[in-house]
Amino acid sequence: MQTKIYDELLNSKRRLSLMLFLFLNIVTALFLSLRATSHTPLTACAPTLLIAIFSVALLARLLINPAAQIQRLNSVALFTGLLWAWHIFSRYHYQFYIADNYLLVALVSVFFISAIALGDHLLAFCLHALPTAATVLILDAGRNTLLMLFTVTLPLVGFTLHHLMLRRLDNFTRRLLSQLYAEKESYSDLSMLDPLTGLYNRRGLTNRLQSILEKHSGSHFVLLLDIDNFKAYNDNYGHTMGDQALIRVSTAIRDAVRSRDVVTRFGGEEFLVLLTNVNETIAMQLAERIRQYVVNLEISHRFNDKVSTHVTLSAGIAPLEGDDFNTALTNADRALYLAKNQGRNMLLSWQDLMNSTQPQAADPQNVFTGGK
Ligand SMILES: Nc1nc2c(ncn2[C@@H]2O[C@H](COP(=O)(O)OP(=O)(O)OP(=O)(O)O)[C@@H](O)[C@H]2O)c(=O)[nH]1
Repeated sequence: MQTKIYDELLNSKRRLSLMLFLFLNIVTALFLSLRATSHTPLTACAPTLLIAIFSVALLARLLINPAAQIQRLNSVALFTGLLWAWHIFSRYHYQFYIADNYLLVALVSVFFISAIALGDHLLAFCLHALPTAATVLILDAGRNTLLMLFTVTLPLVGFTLHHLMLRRLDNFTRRLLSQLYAEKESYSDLSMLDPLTGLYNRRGLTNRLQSILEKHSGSHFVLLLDIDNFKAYNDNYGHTMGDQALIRVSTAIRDAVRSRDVVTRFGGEEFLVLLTNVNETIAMQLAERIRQYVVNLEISHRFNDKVSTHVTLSAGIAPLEGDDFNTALTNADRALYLAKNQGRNMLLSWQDLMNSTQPQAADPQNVFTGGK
């Protein structure tokens, strides 16, 4: 999410507030227009009729076009607030027998509409209620100043505090959401990494492979690497030393290739490197560099002195044709198998094998004896 979804939620809440606000305006304005007596001239009815027509038009627009952007809540609040002030002012002279009550009731009615619909929107609340409050104070001409001020101030203070609390809650929710999403991202990153070596695991490989294949660009190679005689290493030096050797070999592999290459711990002591956007010559050079880096680590391993006195690895490499990863993997695995059979600590290319065994090329299985 982002906070985008949360913003959409707030927008839809704002939209509902506006619809409720318009509805309350329509009902109140129509009620007051119908109550107009025969003594009330048409000019005194004009504000409520305007409020009703304006609110009906805006509400209809919102209902017909749910996607309509509502940016003008404040302007709508101010406009209707001014019309209410005009209404109170023009009707005041026809309500002389209950003048004070009339002002109080008028004030409370407008505050009621603001409070119900604009409780979450302090500025719109003020823009709607203040013209009425000012008009009422002027018309009252100091007769009930204390009562009027109390009636104006109490809701204003109340809503300001309420608004500040909502703001804090809103900021807190935003922070919480961002934190949750950041944590989710880091968990999902972790689930793609091998905990011992920090390299990608199979899941990470699948993820990277997908995005690489989606780009449909460049040629890629699958390189499979397997540490030689690692069982003997564990048997001789213990599992903990075995783990340390795995970590050092992983680092050497990572150091030998480019940042764009995807290095994966594919199994226990087996690694897969996806060499991306690379030609065959460079791919072979990178693969050979890995083999050499591991030899250079000089991790003592006296299992078979004829091959090496250090930890080594064997490798098989094959091109990734189109998006057929499985075939590339099978071919790299066959080349690796042959590298092991031919004495270990070597790199074999599936393409070279195919070229050097042309007569049997129709049946790739003939290249090998046995299969892994
Ligand atoms: N220390 C350690 N050993 C591991 C880990 N994962 C796999 N291994 C060991 O790696 C060894 C792999 O042995 P094999 O599959 O027989 O292969 P190998 O002995 O390397 O022989 P070749 O591959 O034929 O050269 C096994 O003994 C596993 O226990 C690991 O995370 N830590």
